[in-house]
Amino acid sequence: MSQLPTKKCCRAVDGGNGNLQLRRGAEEQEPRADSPNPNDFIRSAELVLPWLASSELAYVSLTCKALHRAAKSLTLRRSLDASRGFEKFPVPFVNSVDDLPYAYFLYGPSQLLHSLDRQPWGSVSPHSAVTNSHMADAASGDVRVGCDCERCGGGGSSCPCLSLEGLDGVATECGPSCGCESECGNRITQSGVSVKLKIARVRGKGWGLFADQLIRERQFVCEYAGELLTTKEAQRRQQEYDRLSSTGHFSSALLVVREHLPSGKACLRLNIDATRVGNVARFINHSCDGGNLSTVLMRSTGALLPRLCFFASRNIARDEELSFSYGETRPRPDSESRPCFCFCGASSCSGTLPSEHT
Ligand SMILES: C[S@@+](CC[C@H](N)C(=O)[O-])C[C@H]1O[C@@H](n2cnc3c(N)ncnc32)[C@H](O)[C@@H]1O
Repeated sequence: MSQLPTKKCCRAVDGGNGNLQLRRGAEEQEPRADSPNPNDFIRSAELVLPWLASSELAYVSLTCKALHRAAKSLTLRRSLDASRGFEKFPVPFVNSVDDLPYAYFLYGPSQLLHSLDRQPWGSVSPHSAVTNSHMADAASGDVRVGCDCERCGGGGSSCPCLSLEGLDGVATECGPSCGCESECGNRITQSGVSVKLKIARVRGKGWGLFADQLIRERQFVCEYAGELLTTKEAQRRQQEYDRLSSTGHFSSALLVVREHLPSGKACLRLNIDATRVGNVARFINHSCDGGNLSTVLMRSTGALLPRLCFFASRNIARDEELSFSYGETRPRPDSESRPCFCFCGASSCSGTLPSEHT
């Protein structure tokens, strides 16, 4: 391996008193006008370090005391809010099990289409990039897809978009093709996490999501946000995640949601991967007894795809772990693959985590 020529130059080092000093190479006696300024160095570090993943940060922090200190305070700031300020309340990491300060992932408050680099092609006129509701208006006379209520939410509302029949099902809210604004009371799942939460380390389960306040039955908690994948890509990733999980140091968050017709046939399949990009819901663990969260596929009027939303299925006390059922536990087709043990603690626990064979 070839080596880069080494230069004798100024290095920023810690003088032992918490301040940065410049230490000079043996041949360099006089300060030069182009010597690095320690304050510039710190400012650059403050700009660059937040872009680093935790493994890169750990590596950089080994290079000098000043970067070690900067990385340490960055780590503390990260552990104080997993949501990076995207949510109404900060979501701290709490760990009394081992010494991991936080889990690294990218934050997306709502679901993301994997690829966004598209443009309309074949429109009738250059200005016809209109919403579906306008298209429907034009096609069928006076028909409007969204509502035009004055006040949609609240008791006694007759907004046609409102339907939350029962938990564990499909529900609807106002959406992009409605006349109302984002403050409308019939958009409760559209402004991010609505309650105080924290992420805590749980023996045997990794991180878990916990209530940091009393959450009332039927209260909206959060959406399951992540990258929306094609089924082919979901299958490819699942294979990769299974391989990585066998090392015991990797936890994936790829969820497959199927909507069924009354006939029992699946009519919609959503593959949401929160492993790399997601929100706090990626930390919700499985419980064999169904846990304390219900899942609802929420359709917003005029939006193309529904979103998976979590509501409290009963009152949830502060400090209680949030959980739901990942699905049925089925024997893995590949008898070679290592089963994942379940530590949900429910009396009905099957001992094994449900596996998704996409
Ligand atoms: C969506 S993630 C949940 C957050 C995860 N615990 C973490 O640390 O990031 C799903 C993974 O969490 C772990 N997990 C979830 N529920 C569990 C349970 N009841 N017992 C053991 N591990 C569980 C498994 O590794 C699973 O693949």
